[in-house]
Amino acid sequence: MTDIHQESTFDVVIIGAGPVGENVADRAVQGGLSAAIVERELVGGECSYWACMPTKALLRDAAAIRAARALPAAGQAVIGELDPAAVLARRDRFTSNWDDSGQVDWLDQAGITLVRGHGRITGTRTVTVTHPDGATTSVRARHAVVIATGSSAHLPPVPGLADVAPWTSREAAAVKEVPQRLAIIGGGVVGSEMATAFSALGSRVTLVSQTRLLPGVEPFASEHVATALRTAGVSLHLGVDATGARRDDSGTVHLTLSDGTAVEADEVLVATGRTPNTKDLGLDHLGLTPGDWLAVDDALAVLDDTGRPIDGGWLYAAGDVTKRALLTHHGKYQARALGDALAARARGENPDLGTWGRHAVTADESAVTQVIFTDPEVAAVGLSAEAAIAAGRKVRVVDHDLGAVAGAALHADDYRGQARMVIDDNSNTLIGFTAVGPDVSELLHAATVAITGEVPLDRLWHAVPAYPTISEIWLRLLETDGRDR
Ligand SMILES: Cc1cc2nc3c(=O)[nH]c(=O)nc-3n(C[C@H](O)[C@H](O)[C@H](O)COP(=O)(O)OP(=O)(O)OC[C@H]3O[C@@H](n4cnc5c(N)ncnc54)[C@H](O)[C@@H]3O)c2cc1C
Ligand SMILES: NC(=O)c1ccc[n+]([C@@H]2O[C@H](COP(=O)([O-])OP(=O)(O)OC[C@H]3O[C@@H](n4cnc5c(N)ncnc54)[C@H](O)[C@@H]3O)[C@@H](O)[C@H]2O)c1
Repeated sequence: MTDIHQESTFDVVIIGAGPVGENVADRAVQGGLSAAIVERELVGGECSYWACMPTKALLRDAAAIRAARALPAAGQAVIGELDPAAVLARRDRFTSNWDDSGQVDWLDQAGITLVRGHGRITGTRTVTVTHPDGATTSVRARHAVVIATGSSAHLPPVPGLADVAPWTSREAAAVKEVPQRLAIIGGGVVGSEMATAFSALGSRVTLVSQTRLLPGVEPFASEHVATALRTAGVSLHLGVDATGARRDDSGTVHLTLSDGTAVEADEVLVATGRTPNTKDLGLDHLGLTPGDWLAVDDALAVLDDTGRPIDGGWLYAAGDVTKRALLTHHGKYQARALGDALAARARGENPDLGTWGRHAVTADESAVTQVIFTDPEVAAVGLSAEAAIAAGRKVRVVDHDLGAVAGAALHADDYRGQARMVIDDNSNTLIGFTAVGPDVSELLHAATVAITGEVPLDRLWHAVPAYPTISEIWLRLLETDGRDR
């Protein structure tokens, strides 16, 4: 590992070594550029240590038990209960015990220079790094500085909440002792996945949310997840606010809700969205407001408040900090496009930024993919019916019961699920797909290929799903839509 304490110059300087920063650097280096990456915590970022990986490790054992218990003989072979300590130990392995040396080795092998410390932009193409020992160094970029600083949990202004030492997703993902009673504020993706995980680990979970569960997905998917959580014993308070919080001398937290309900818990997890890591980044020198999300153009150049690239266009951003899609895989998609485009520009070439061009991030607009690892899972790509109609699209919406598909009935007894296609009437192509049900995550990529490939529905009839797989839902959805369109 190179730990720079002297002024140095690279082609590209990236602030933030999360999955996005790492991928920008990797593509830039593969394109023949030199790259330095500045990181103030762990190389690998939120996703590796406090988000995607540990949370999915917390969820996986319970999902496997559920899958076995959905079959009579396999279910009988599952004896005993889930061992929370073993789940936490496996989670620890997935975070490498919060040690980033493996990822630091990877940076080394990839030819990327690591600069440990907090980065701030202090001039044109200049990042000043405050190292852990307090020393500072300037790192300059010949071509570009990329902000890939990610996001942090947002704390809502609920009176008393800050004083009860609430958990954010970080404390929940890194939990060492499963609380007997957990209250969760927020019913989005984090709240719903954590309610699933902690109820399976043995906590008595109460979830409070201003909106329906999972407000970003099709309402039918929310309903399936809400029903399953209630069946698992989670107490859901939807459409209400948390209005106050207080921890008493015994350590119990008392939450009050806008409908007058009182909730008691040992810990409170706040899962009410994210805030960008732009507060202490030197953005005020560039005329930007610290703490705001970064607006970017199609080339991912950071824009000023008049909508023009900052200072002629040397500052770029990718990943969560742009608010385009707060998902690792979309951030990495942006990173691949941006790293390649920076290398192309350095060679004197114009990047290919047309729709679906090599350096464009078109999928961020029309084909965002997400799997929500609740039980049942939710898998979605593109537009929901509501979002398509709100965007003025003329659409057909086709629904089918997943449980009625032979492959699903074989997969698990009493399989419950649903799938929806949203079809653009003018182009007769798929623009949205959502499925909810056990193990639907692997159904998603077929829909993603159909949307990004803009495959007409009459051609999709020739994509024959194998029998008896859950993918036969495609055939059932097409049959429901009818062939003569
Ligand atoms: C609980 C939870 C579960 C999630 N699960 C999934 C999932 O299953 N699948 C999925 O696709 N997405 C998931 N996400 C979203 C995913 O974690 C993010 O989209 C992803 O981490 C964004 O990557 P990033 O590189 O933009 O930012 P981050 O991963 O946040 O990395 C940013 C890095 O920048 C560093 N940094 C910040 N400021 C500075 C500075 N000034 N100087 C130096 N370094 C700095 C930070 O220390 C950090 O390492 C989840 C999120 C949460 C909260
Ligand atoms: N599997 C995955 O892909 C995955 C998993 C976890 C997180 N993520 C990403 O992380 C991001 C953040 O997730 P999140 O769940 O924190 O945010 P979110 O925006 O998905 O949900 C926030 C929820 O909190 C509720 N809320 C907001 N303020 C509230 C208040 N004062 N009181 C009660 N409820 C309130 C909202 O109604 C909403 O239901 C998401 O954009 C998601 O894409 C992805």
